[in-house]
Amino acid sequence: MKVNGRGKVVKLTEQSCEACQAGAPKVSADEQQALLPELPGWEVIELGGEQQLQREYRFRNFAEAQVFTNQVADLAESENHHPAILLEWGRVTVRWWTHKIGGLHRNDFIMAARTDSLFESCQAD
Ligand SMILES: C[C@H](O)[C@H](O)[C@H]1CNC2=NC(N)=NC(=O)C2=N1
Repeated sequence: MKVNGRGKVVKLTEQSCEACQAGAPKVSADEQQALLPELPGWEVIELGGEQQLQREYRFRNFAEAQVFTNQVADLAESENHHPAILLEWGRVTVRWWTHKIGGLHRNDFIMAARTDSLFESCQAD
């Protein structure tokens, strides 16, 4: 939970990535438990010994899944923080983790929340 100078809670969707260096701290298990309630539908998985955040999004067809995929890709480029994205007919699976630290950084939780915002807005269209 991040609180600004005036004591206001800053939601993950309102934050942007910090430039993270190798050796930056990983998000601890306790911090993960504190952040995950803001990320319904996401789970922490482990792949190749590295923790990652993963969520699956459903769509009516391939074309709508493709549009969302490109929006996530644009977001990643804008923040210079990139996910793994699997695009299938009617489904997109997104995984966020930080290569530099081989695990989960706060940036990954921010980007997962930003990804959810993209999904909500593309569903509203
Ligand atoms: C050189 C470039 O800035 C780095 O490789 C960035 C690019 N995007 C990245 N994305 C992710 N998920 N983790 C990284 O460590 C990372 N590093």
